[in-house]
Amino acid sequence: MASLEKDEDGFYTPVTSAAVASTSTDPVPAESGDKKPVNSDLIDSTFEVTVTLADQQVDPNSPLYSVKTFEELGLHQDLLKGIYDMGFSKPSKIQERALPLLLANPPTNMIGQSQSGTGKTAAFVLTMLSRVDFTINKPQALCLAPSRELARQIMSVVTAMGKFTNVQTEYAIKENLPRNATQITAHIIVGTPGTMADLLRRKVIDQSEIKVFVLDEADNMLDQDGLGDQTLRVKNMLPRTHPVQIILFSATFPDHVRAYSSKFAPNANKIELQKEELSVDSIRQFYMDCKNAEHKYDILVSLYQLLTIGQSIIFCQHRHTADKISARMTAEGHKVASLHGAKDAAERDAIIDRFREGRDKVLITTNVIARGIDILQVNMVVNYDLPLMNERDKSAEERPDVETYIHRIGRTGRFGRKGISINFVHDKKTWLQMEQIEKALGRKIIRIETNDLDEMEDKMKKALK
Ligand SMILES: Nc1ncnc2c1ncn2[C@@H]1O[C@H](COP(=O)(O)OP(=O)(O)OP(=O)(O)O)[C@@H](O)[C@H]1O
Repeated sequence: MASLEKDEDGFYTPVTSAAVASTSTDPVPAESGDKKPVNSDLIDSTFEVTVTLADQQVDPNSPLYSVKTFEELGLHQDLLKGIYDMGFSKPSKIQERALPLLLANPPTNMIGQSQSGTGKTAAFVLTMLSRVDFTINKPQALCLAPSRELARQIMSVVTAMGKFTNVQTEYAIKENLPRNATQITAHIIVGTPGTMADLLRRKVIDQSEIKVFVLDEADNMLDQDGLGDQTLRVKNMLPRTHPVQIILFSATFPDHVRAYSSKFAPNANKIELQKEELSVDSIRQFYMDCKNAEHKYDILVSLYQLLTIGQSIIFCQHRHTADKISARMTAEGHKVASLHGAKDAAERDAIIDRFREGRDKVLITTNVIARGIDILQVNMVVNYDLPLMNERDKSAEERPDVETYIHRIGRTGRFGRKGISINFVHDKKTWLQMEQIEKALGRKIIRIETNDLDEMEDKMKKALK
């Protein structure tokens, strides 16, 4: 049976956003606020990872395209400073379309969909920052995310974008506040639903002035098989004395949550993607036909050099697989890290921070970080195990979980960068599951021979060019 990946809140789930100069052929971007080029290995390598944001932002077919400037979107001067300080120069399509709707008065709910890595975070963070009255020392915006790692990342965007404001922030994630904390006065609180609900219930968070409620990865947050109950608890504790703007964002809104989303955020403005637009073009998808489950391990090890050219994330279905392969690879002299929901909070924070800083290049993990995590140097994602529905829904047969697949591969190819995903298949069943994913996304997944390292390297080089 599939083991379920639980977040720190005990639910099934699966710093910083980047500064990107919109110049052409920008070699390996830096992480937020830090404008020096990082990851010299990448620059030195024969793989030329180049970014041509300027070109993509003038291509009307790109999700990064915009006709407008940030100035035209009606943002406060202090926020414009924050945006430019992060290295953004032009909005992406979702930012251009969503921000005027999000900032209009009276506030209107929003259900916004846009591909992975296209800048949804900035859209909702700027809305929260725009709506806060900094003279009132009370919580005014709540944001929920499915994992502590994502909550921490969102917070880093709030602080970077709000750098020139007086915004006060606080986390609602496990093991962050002292147990006897009595009152949070911060303007913006970012957290996971179980902890947020608990703090509201205990009145550590005073809800009276809350006017914005954001769900990032909203389809996941509303899914009844996952975090739906806790998210609803939070919503039910919001003030009834005045309207609260509800903002739902995700790259995916599968049919089974779409209707519920509209109920959760009534009368919302909607920005939706067509099914064939779900995944971004810049992620080249491959598969490798392994002989059996054990062979997958051998192939992963043979890929090690390629995995460390930039950074890579290896997704497994079970925590114990992640632990097992990372222990084995470590014992064989490879440097890898592993992260999953069974590790304690401090350890999780340390692992993701090391990976973000590029000190670890290969991260073996579970669905816990399948969504939202934004690390620009990640140019390869490996689905050691394909994501399956029964991780979420025990009654489901072993159907592939297409949404989780989209989010997993979306950890690469951020904001127009090139990326590669490789699926390991090892028998008829896994092959058929992959075929279903291929059909659902309408994109070819290309075979790479497992016994021809040169061909593999060659194909990958081309894909990253
Ligand atoms: N207008 C912009 N100009 C340049 N870079 C941007 C811009 N907007 C966002 N970015 C950068 O693009 C990257 C992806 O943004 P973000 O993490 O918000 O994507 P997302 O749409 O939320 O993705 P996901 O669906 O995976 O959560 C981040 O590194 C962010 O800093």
